[in-house]
Amino acid sequence: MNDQTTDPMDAPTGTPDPQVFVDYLGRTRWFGGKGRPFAVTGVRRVGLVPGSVPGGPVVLLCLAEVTYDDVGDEAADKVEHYQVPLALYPESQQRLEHALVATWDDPGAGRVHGYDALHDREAMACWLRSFDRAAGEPGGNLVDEASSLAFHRLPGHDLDLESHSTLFSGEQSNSSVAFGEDALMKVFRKVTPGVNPDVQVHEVLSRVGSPDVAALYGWLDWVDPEQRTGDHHDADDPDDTGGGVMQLAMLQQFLRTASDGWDLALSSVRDLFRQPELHASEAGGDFAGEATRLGRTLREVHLLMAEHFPTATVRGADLADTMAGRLPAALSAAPGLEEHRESLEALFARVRALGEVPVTRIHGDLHLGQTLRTALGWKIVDFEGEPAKPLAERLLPDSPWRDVAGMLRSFDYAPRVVERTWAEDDPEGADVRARKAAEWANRSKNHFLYAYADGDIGDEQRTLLDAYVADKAVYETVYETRNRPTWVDIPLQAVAEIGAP
Ligand SMILES: Nc1ncnc2c1ncn2[C@@H]1O[C@H](COP(=O)(O)OP(=O)(O)O)[C@@H](O)[C@H]1O
Ligand SMILES: O=P(O)(O)O[C@H]1O[C@H](CO)[C@@H](O[C@H]2O[C@H](CO)[C@@H](O)[C@H](O)[C@H]2O)[C@H](O)[C@H]1O
Repeated sequence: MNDQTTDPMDAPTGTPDPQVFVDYLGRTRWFGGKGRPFAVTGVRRVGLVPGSVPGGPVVLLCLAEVTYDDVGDEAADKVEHYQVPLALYPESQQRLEHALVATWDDPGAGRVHGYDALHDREAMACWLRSFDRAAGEPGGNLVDEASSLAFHRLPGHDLDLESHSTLFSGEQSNSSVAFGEDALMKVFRKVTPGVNPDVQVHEVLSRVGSPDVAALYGWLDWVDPEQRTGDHHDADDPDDTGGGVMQLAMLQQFLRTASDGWDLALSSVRDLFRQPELHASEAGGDFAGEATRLGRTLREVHLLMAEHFPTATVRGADLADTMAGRLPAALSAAPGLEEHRESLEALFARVRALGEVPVTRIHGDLHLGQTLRTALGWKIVDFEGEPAKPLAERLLPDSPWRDVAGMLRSFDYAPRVVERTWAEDDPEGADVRARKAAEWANRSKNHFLYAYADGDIGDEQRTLLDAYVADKAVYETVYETRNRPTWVDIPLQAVAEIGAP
């Protein structure tokens, strides 16, 4: 074993055997196809990341093509592409053994050892150097002709090139790496051609100086030579989804003082459960102030998105059809919904009468886990939308009430999730805690909503909001059935309460 690369490597020209990715994908947190029968049917070579230094790794970007066996030949979700950047060394690297993807004999470089580059500081330093160099190029764009990789930078921040990278370890669908306390790079794992909504929204909000998101520092594009249309991608045009452009990563401000909104909510509920004799407004666990600030933050974000993205209207009837149209698939995935079918259909039918409903770009998958409380206020993260939806659908305008509904559902989840573990130690106090849980949830929801709406909301908006809450609870019932079956009662109870006074 040798952790030193003594000789510089010749440029590799090959890719590892697709078969090695089957095992590797199955071991990662971010692979979305776990539990489904799949094959890796190809490995696309994107190219080498510029910025390698003598003695360091060569960084090769690969796309693993995953084909699922559980859908018909025509199904749009039969094939997915996952980005796997590899740090290549001529010798084995003991410190990276846990991240070994493959060793192979490369036609250009001889024997190579390929590690998942996100785990390797030396490899991450290559990306950071490339982002840094982009700032000095015209328009902040560094285009590497050999690989068709394009690093883009927004002006206003000098990167700390001395910082070391640390890979985040949470349950993520992508991989995030912090560079010291300076910057955070998110490497998108499941990639599709077109603009990534997270990059797009962060770019627009950062350019107008929004205090409600982490500032975007840059992003990485790849112009797929096989798909290139000759059109020029205009990064300033939110409608331009880019001919053949695939967005691979984004670099943004690291929020040094951030605490996760979901974790804060859980602690707040625990404080209240510890002092059940107090009202939620008196207990250390009062979340109303935070909920108010969060409501104002979301309002600000929505106003900016409505100002800087296209707006339109959709007919209430079309919206009702969409919501009702999702029901049959949900009912078959989660049969527990069946007894609530009528009340759901009755609620969606009320949306039909609403006339024209304003729509614009929204977050699309908002819950407390997508919020961070910093010393300077709340920030909203991860504008990718629901990962299970096709990209084109995630870019479509929708009603801001969908995001509000997502947050209301989260305020409902938090006390119920705490109760699940609390009850194991103290089954006796369940009734009191149920009352406290409802108090906490209602108080948080009311304060959030009042701040968001800047006052009370009208009857039509209430109907729309109720429908979005129900639509989300139906989605969650399916999500929990598939992912956390023991939690399914949480959203099912919300569905059962539809139409209750
Ligand atoms: N700018 C930031 N600074 C610090 N932490 C962040 C920042 N943005 C996101 N995070 C945290 O990083 C993790 C992953 O972020 P997220 O955008 O939700 O990734 P994913 O798309 O993989 O779900 C979350 O725990 C989130 O709270
Ligand atoms: O963050 P993701 O985009 O992966 O969202 C999915 O997973 C969420 C769970 O982490 C899920 O959120 C649901 O559970 C949360 C508590 O864990 C709760 O706060 C949310 O209100 C509830 O919807 C989300 O629905 C799903 O799309």
